[in-house]
Amino acid sequence: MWIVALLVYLLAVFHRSSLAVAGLTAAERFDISAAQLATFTMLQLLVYAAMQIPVGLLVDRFGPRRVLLTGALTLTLAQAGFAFADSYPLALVARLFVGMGDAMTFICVLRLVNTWFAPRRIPLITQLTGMVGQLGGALAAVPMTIALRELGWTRSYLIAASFGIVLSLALVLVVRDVPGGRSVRGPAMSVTRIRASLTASWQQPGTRLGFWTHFSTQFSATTLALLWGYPFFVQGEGLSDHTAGLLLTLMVGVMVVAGPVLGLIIPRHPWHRSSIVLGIVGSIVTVWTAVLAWPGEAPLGLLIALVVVAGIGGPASMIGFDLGRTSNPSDRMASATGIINQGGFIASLLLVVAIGLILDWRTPGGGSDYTPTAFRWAMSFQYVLWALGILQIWRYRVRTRRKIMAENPEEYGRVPL
Ligand SMILES: N[C@@H](Cc1c[nH]cn1)C(=O)NCC(=O)O
Repeated sequence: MWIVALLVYLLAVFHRSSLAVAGLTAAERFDISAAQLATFTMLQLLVYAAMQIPVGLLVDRFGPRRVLLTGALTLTLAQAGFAFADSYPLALVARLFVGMGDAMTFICVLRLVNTWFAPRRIPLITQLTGMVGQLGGALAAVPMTIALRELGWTRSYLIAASFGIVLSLALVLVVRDVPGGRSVRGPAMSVTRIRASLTASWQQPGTRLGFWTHFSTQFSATTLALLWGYPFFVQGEGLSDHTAGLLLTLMVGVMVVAGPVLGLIIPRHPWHRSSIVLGIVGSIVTVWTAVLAWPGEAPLGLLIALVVVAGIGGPASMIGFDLGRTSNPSDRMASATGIINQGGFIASLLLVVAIGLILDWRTPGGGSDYTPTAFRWAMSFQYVLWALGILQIWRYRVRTRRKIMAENPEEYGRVPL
């Protein structure tokens, strides 16, 4: 069941990333500018983030199996629509639905993991889930480039969409919500209930600690991977296309390796989760500072260090879900996960937009001939997000500990809270 659900998530990440290598082809096909191209990414991130809480509530109400199936079918239809889209507005609508279907997968997979695995295995399995999902991004790069070149736009995207049909069938046949039943339903959702569930989740300092953990750790890697990494390395740091591509691939590789390592460390040191997060964010800030402060182009070794620490931030964001898991009862788990999963995507969306705006502002004469100085300004926007994130992690870690001390003093320092 985990493998089938995991493959649906991998497919969602594949569809999410499948435009990254098709940028130039898309610009030609729809006759659009770079800003219009970036709108695809912004729209996807926006829809993804906006859907997290509704999807969390739907999972609590209708169970992960039904919601995951809806997500897989939405992705399939949206990607098929994208294959046939011949105008920019139609393509935007298709990407909007890709974002919607994508938003329905991860929360469902986490819910299934939380139901079917023993608690002590959950952190590792959660990390493995994130890790395998990221491979979808890597798979979208090379095979999609080859497919676009050899088969053309429509056939490439249709073939990508067709995997969804097979996986939807497997999902119907294999996945069960709970040991005793194929599908479960939670209590009906009145507006009052929804508000109560969300308020209860949000009032848990552990949920907010999870949200700010997710917010602070993953935006650097997500922004580099989905849009700005390639232009930053090529135009901002003077690397060749090939080296820029290798650096971004290395970042995915680091995510894949770091995920299970963190998954093994976290259950052994549950009391130090937020310290580990602060350490990782601190390393990301330090290496970015060295890159941005370097006079002229940064040496390749430093840029490698940058993608390594930024890559570790991806799996580190999963610690946010673990904090949510240990702070909420199971019937509120999906809505808490939905709240937490918004964090990194809101931060990434803000950064994607801010970088675009600052680049335009700092580029003399407009156009997309961005200078290294413009990139330095633009990438420095991350300090705003890091400062906010670190402050909030600190605040909510203090509150979480205070709450445990007040409610369960004998457990202080022993339980994974
Ligand atoms: N931070 C990611 C997952 C991840 C794991 N390793 C690297 N990144 C996340 O929040 N995922 C949610 C999703 O829908 O992908």
